[in-house]
Amino acid sequence: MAPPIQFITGNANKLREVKAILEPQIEIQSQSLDLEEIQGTIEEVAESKCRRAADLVNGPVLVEDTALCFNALGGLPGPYIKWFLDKTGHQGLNNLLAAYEDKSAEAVCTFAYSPGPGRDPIIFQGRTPGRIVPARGPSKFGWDPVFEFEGKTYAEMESAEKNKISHRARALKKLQTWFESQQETA
Ligand SMILES: O=c1[nH]cnc2c1ncn2[C@@H]1O[C@H](COP(=O)(O)OP(=O)(O)O)[C@@H](O)[C@H]1O
Ligand SMILES: [Mg+2]
Repeated sequence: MAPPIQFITGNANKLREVKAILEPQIEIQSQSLDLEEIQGTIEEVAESKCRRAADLVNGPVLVEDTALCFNALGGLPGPYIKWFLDKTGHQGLNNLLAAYEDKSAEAVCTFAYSPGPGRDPIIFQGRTPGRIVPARGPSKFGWDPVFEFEGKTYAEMESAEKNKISHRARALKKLQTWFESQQETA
């Protein structure tokens, strides 16, 4: 049996999805630490959070950062989606694209795992292509109501359905494969 992983997050929705996808094969424990986010590429943001978390916890850690990239805007808001969503809301995200015909977007989930302080983080990334649409479905998690994949918004999907095709599920599949290969060579 693999040892439990410390997933550092203050976001209950993320934790629920990560547990639903990984458990029982990989046991997830969680700690909430407020980790500063630098400016930079998606990977740089996740890596820097991971290094900081490994120092604070003084052990192996997993962190995650989510980006929502609008193709018409060259990938923005990207890792800054949290602040755009907070300040402008679902309608504001739609308004950002009002001047463009292209409403396509990509949800990007980046996990970074470090075995401990001073050790280089390993990155696992998952991407799901979709479209930004006026909000449909219950507002339970972030921008779920405005991100449409194959005709349904994330918010309109059952959680099991979202967890099959989501950016997070795709990243976790890679993480799972890597952890399994580590167990075999251990
Ligand atoms: O799967 C998702 N669906 C909808 N919104 C999400 C999803 N994952 C993350 N978000 C939202 O996107 C933003 C991502 O920012 P970040 O990953 O830094 O979040 P956190 O600080 O809450 O962990 C947050 O507003 C978060 O609530
Ligand atoms: Mg972030």
